[in-house]
Amino acid sequence: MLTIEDLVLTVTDPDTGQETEILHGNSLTLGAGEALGLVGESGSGKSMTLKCILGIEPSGARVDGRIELDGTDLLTAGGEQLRRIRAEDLALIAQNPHGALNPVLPVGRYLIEGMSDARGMSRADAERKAAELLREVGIDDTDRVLRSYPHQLSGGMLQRVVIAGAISGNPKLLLADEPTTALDVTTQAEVVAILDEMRRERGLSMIFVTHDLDLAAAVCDRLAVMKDGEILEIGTPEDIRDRPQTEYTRNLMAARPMLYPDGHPAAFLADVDTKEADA
Ligand SMILES: Nc1ncnc2c1ncn2[C@@H]1O[C@H](COP(=O)(O)OP(=O)(O)OP(=O)(O)O)[C@@H](O)[C@H]1O
Repeated sequence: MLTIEDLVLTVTDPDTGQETEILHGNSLTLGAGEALGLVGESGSGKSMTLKCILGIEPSGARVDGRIELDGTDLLTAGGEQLRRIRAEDLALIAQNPHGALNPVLPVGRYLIEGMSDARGMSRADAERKAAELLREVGIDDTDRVLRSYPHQLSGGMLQRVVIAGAISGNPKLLLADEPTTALDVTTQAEVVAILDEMRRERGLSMIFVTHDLDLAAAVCDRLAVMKDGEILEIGTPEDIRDRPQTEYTRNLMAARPMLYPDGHPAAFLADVDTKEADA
């Protein structure tokens, strides 16, 4: 459903006019319903790759190559077509949920207005649907949460609201940019498990950006390892773990903390529950 070919991103320093190439001709494909993890250290170009897909690269930057979503090249598509694709087919879940939510409005407005404005739903239907989506992401006291302002909710709760908002428009492709980095470890596992479940149930494709190789391996079908603006290798989590093709990947594997020893955030959570029950 997504094909990226020879993606090159070049930025120009507005003061000196000097050009710097940030992404160096990367290619990848993503099938319908597939999750691809983009892993690598800080500054390797993971977020910039997502920005190119979303068409929100830094101003003055030049994007060359091809980014094709279900047959449409996003780099050459016209204004209205591109606006529709971004609004309907793509959904971003960013690191900081506060960025997506208006601090002076209750979070219910974000969900309800999103659905009534973008999808022409009646207010009553949008309210019902918002509560349904919140239950799907594991929030039971939906009335309280819908009435709450962002500062009244925890980071994990807010990220669930953002996930509910992201899936409310039935996008084809979820772009998750370090969606749990700002959360504590237990909340991180909960939120990733919910994101994973929602995605699988709905058959959505996802690009999951993270520097955490184990986390990516737990929820992705394939991993692309990035370094200095280049994709070094792409493979299944088993390929990357057992048959790394580059020294860099081998070192990345060796350096990773064993956060999810049983391979999935849900297993980690079950472990936490058992320990809490024992305590
Ligand atoms: N607005 C910008 N203008 C010019 N260069 C930028 C800009 N933003 C980021 N860069 C550079 O682009 C490169 C890739 O950055 P990017 O944010 O994609 O990395 P990343 O892998 O997502 O890292 P992180 O995990 O820290 O977010 C870095 O060298 C960074 O310095």
